[in-house]
Amino acid sequence: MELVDHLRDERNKAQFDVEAMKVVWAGSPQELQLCDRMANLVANHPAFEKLKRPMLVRKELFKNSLRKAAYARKLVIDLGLSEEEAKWLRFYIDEPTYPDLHWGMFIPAIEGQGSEEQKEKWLPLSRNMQIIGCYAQTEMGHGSNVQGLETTATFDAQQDHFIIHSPTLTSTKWWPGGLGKVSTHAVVYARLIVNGEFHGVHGWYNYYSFSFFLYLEDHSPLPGITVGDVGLKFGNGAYNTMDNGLLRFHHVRIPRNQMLMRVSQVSREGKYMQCDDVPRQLIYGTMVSVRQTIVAMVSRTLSRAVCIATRYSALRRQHSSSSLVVPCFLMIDYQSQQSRLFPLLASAYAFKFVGEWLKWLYTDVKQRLEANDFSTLPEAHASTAGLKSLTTSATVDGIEECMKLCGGDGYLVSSGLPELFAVSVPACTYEGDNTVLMLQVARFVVKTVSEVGYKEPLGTSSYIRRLNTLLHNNCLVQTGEDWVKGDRIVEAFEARAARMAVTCTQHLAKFQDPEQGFSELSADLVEVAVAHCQLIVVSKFVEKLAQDIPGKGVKEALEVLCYVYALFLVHKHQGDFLVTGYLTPKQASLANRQLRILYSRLRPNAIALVDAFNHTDHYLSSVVGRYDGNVYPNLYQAAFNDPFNDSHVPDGYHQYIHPILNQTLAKL
Ligand SMILES: CCCCCCCC/C=C\CCCCCCCCCCCC(=O)SCCNC(=O)CCNC(=O)[C@H](O)C(C)(C)COP(=O)(O)OP(=O)(O)OC[C@H]1O[C@@H](n2cnc3c(N)ncnc32)[C@H](O)[C@@H]1OP(=O)(O)O
Ligand SMILES: Cc1cc2nc3c(=O)[nH]c(=O)nc-3n(C[C@H](O)[C@H](O)[C@H](O)COP(=O)(O)OP(=O)(O)OC[C@H]3O[C@@H](n4cnc5c(N)ncnc54)[C@H](O)[C@@H]3O)c2cc1C
Repeated sequence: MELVDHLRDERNKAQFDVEAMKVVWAGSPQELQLCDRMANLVANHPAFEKLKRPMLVRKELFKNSLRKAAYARKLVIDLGLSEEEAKWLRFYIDEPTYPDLHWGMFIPAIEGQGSEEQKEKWLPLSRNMQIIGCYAQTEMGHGSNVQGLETTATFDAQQDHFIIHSPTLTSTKWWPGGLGKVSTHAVVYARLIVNGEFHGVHGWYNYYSFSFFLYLEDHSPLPGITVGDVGLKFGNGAYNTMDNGLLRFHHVRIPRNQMLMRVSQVSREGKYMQCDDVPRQLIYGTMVSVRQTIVAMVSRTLSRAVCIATRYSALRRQHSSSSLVVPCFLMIDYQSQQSRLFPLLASAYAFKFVGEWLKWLYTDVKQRLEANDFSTLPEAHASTAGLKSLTTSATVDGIEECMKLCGGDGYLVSSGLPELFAVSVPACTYEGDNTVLMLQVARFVVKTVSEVGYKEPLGTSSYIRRLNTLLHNNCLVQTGEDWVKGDRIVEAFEARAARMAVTCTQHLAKFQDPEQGFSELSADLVEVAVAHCQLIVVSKFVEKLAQDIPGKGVKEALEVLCYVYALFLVHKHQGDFLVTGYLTPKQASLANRQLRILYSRLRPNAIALVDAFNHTDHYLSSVVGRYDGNVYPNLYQAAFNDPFNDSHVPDGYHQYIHPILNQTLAKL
């Protein structure tokens, strides 16, 4: 049967080479080929069916996710997939499960914090999955406040052991993924006590990581350990495929050599030693790594929601303003729909490019760390924390907006959007609450501003070198066209960020106690951090455009996206630009007018731009976002695929409806 492409006319409007854009989106021809291969491997394997997921109760859902993870492991072995291929395989299976934490946090924690000897011992076991690990840092009473962790690790010199103990209810390890039911091992963060002395009351060597056996062979917990799942989470399927766990220790003994020993050691004699040349922040290194990974991946999550909403918007017709009866307007042709949808489409591309840059920065930092060069760690911390926060918040808000952009049908599970929202929303909390992370960025920015004159700002903060110019030279825009120039846009974002940072730094200086000042001004500081991070995203997009980008019309289409992203932010945050005095109201209104022009230039390319994400229908799992656009018959069919429609008479009908109809309620 011939397949009808209901979006063909839209596809024909494209003004650029979609295949070339696919390469740009993927990062390289090799990446495109790799992703395509893994996406199709998953899409064509019946084991990875996922449409029934939201209908399953927790125990069935969990078993189903274990089955998929086992099939995935089998594929990795049978096909000899590399770690990189296996990562993409997991990504396209699209179901959070214990391997994410095993590969994403447990192994990186050992790699980053273990001694050479420990790595040699534990990494092969982990990579072969002969042990399965998780990352147990958060406690019931302490999530953001890592310094407040209460779990203790007391050294017993006589037996050459650490005794791990949870002294209070609030010290219960709480939330670690993979911990509740599956893991055999954990990297546990605990407060170190040697010779009766708490180390690090003054800060920097408080917490150490331990790897130790959690379970016996038969998978029952070791004596002294209580373990379980934290309970059902938001959204039906969503993150409930993960066994986020709780864990308590009652004086559990582990050998001394299970303390991860790269950053510091405890000797056989009970002598505590820290490595002089390794900063203690390295124990936070796993979080830096995962925050970078989240930024690298988050654009795909947003692109998925945007793809669904764009395709549905380009199919569904509503009435025109002149006739409330005759449906003629495509939803995508409403200016108001465009002003909500197109900035999200532009954001997906912006986040992709900033994710690529962050990966480069992180790789560079990692190489430096291996050579004991820690000079770029503060910038890596601020950039990974800030961009994780900025991009996940915008993505989660964006998914919710896409749901609304699809009207009532967006609210149906079959649209794929509710589950995507539910699975993504904890990204604003895990790996660091987004506000807490922005406050870390603000600390970095304020520190950089305060040090002007005796320390050269580098990397993402190098704009602070030109503080004088940025504080005193106002925007030169005179026409709308002036707004579509890369250097002008970047300068506007630099001036806004610099002016806000300087104002906040001056306000902070008025406080006798800097910490009190930091606390009282924290809402303003978050805005400083947002301005700094938006500058990074905009400038990395502009830098991307300066590269050689092959393919007919590809660069031009990306330019439109870049300016949409930037001018949308200028419009959204015009208060910042006006209050800091950088823009006049006229210039702000020119930016908004130019934005509307850019929307009309983006419009013909909209479907091609989401096609360039190269998402399979399996990955999208959305009736309204299907590639062929054949929405209505499938939407209708999806309703009847719901087991609730198996019968006209639901359970309970005879029992609870008949008595109402028959007026026999009194018998109930
Ligand atoms: C939309 C969603 C889509 C997402 C898609 C993702 C798909 C991914 C797919 C596959 C990949 C798999 C990857 C894994 C899967 C991930 C699943 C999620 C699992 C979640 C796991 C967790 O949540 S683990 C627990 C995380 N916990 C936190 O993040 C806690 C947050 N708190 C902190 O980080 C810290 O406590 C703090 C930084 C907020 C404060 O610490 P502290 O009080 O000790 O520090 P100070 O403020 O005093 O700062 C001291 C000094 O240190 C510097 N610093 C702080 N942190 C770091 C760091 N990490 N690195 C380097 N330096 C650091 C700080 O700047 C200060 O420096 P000064 O120079 O002294 O000022
Ligand atoms: C799905 C999921 C998976 C997780 N997986 C893991 C895991 O594998 N391993 C692990 O160890 N942990 C894990 N966590 C825990 C996660 O890292 C924490 O939830 C996170 O660090 C936030 O801590 P919290 O929940 O205690 O929030 P809190 O720190 O209590 O924050 C609550 C509120 O207080 C605000 N707040 C807190 N501190 C400050 C401050 N200093 N200044 C201003 N505002 C502040 C926050 O902005 C937030 O609004 C997971 C969590 C979730 C939801």
